Amino acid sequence: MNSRILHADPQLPRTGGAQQAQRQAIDVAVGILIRADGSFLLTTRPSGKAYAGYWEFPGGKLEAGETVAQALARELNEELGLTLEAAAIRPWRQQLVDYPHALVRLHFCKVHAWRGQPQMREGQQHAWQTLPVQVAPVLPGTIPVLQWLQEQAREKPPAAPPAKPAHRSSNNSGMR
Ligand SMILES: Nc1nc2c([nH]c(=O)n2[C@H]2C[C@H](O)[C@@H](COP(=O)(O)OP(=O)(O)OP(=O)(O)O)O2)c(=O)[nH]1
Repeated sequence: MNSRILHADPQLPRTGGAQQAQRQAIDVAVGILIRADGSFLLTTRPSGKAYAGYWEFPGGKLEAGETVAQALARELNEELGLTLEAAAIRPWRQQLVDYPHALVRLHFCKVHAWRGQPQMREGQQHAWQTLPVQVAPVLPGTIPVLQWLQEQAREKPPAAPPAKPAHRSSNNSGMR
């Protein structure tokens, strides 16, 4: 868990005034959907929401009584029409972000398997991206994730393609 708070747009007033430094964090479940080729899904925030048009990973706030995995499965179904199994949701990292509109605790989860094709049910844009991402602007609370993914890629480069099979003489073919 990253215990440091990220202060987004610190020059802007916080909702409710300065005493809101004590405000309660809102838990948010966020999915990093990763395809077999390593690309991951980013979507834009719908109009009418804070930071509309900024790119983020899909997800949303936990409802009362929900776990992070339950909230993520619900949000990705509502927003994108995808079906996620709990076993495919891998909690990864957390980040606390102090936005002008809210204090949020982001629960980032990696997801490598789902059913369905993403449908943008809230009029969002979407893009499958690799690093460095080609979309902008990226939501402040999402930028650290791109850095973490970059660090991981440096530590653990993608596996090399399999070596070409050694030449076999024809009289070996079919033998086990
Ligand atoms: N989904 C998502 N939210 C993020 C990311 N990074 C980040 O700072 N956030 C913040 C933005 C918002 O303050 C909060 C998500 O709240 P939201 O309002 O979009 O959630 P929601 O879909 O449940 O919205 P609603 O019920 O208010 O309509 O988390 C990210 O990568 N994905």
